[in-house]
Amino acid sequence: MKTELNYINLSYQTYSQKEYNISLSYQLFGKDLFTAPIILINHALTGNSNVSGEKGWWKQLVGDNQVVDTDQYTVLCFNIPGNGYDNFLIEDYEDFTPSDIAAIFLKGLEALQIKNIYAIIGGSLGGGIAWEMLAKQPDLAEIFIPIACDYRTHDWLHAQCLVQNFLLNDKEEPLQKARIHAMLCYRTPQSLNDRFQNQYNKENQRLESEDWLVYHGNTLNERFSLKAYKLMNHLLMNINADETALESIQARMHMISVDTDLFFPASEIRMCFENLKEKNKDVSYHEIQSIHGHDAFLMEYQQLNNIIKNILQK
Ligand SMILES: N[C@@H](CCO)C(=O)O
Repeated sequence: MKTELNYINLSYQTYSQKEYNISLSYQLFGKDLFTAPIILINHALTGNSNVSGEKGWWKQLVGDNQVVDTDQYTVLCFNIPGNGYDNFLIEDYEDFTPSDIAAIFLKGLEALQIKNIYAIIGGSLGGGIAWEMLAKQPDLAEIFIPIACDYRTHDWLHAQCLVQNFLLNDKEEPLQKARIHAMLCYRTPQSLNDRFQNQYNKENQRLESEDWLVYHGNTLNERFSLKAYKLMNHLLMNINADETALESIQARMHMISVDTDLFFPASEIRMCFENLKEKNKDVSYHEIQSIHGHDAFLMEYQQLNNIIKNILQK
């Protein structure tokens, strides 16, 4: 299986009229390009192109004999430029919106001479970028599976990203603090309360739940950079696919929400589904039941497997 990082050199003018030379990096998994149907997977906030294999962040879904079967498909995953996975960081992160990232990914596909994609799958921010890609190029894919995401950032999510921004501009441990707050948006009160039950960690002299949050803050700080996080948060805050263009999307759309998602509430995703259904689009709605909230798309693999298996088998 090919898993090395590959690069496409692009010159790109952002919608904010800034010129960038971008080395768009990507990974391919499974069948060689053009020998099998292509599935594009867009990564989430702190994810990257390494979607499958030993350290793959979605290896429970993508791999040999998995639901996204690398024995059957070519799986392509781009890095969002500036995520730092390929050591490329963006200083002026406000130059970019998800619409730019979508345009860059489309240019990447063009450079690879990929005209049609069998399926686009994206979770959270990655799904938002996928919405923007399809709004720009409605005939791009046969199947679209947006998971725990929406075609736009609604007020509540925007507000949480605003708090993230405040924390990211703090002088001390900005990334750790932002991650701690973000963890509370990715999970739910029940998820934390059931798990920790107010247990006290004597060694660290704090609640186990606090210990867990600090651990997540520190872990992200070790694997991710502040500049990258600022960009990703800015992108999450500004998903805004052209609503009128959604009607033109030709893909069969299978929206997947999480019933307890505090970031992209199931009710909003259902509303988007109902609007598109009313316009006679080929669209279906699936809901993951979980106490864990938004991050269920990285946890509830049995449910996700069942849903995606049925979609891809049709
Ligand atoms: N917790 C995940 C998803 C956030 O949307 C991440 O850090 O990428």
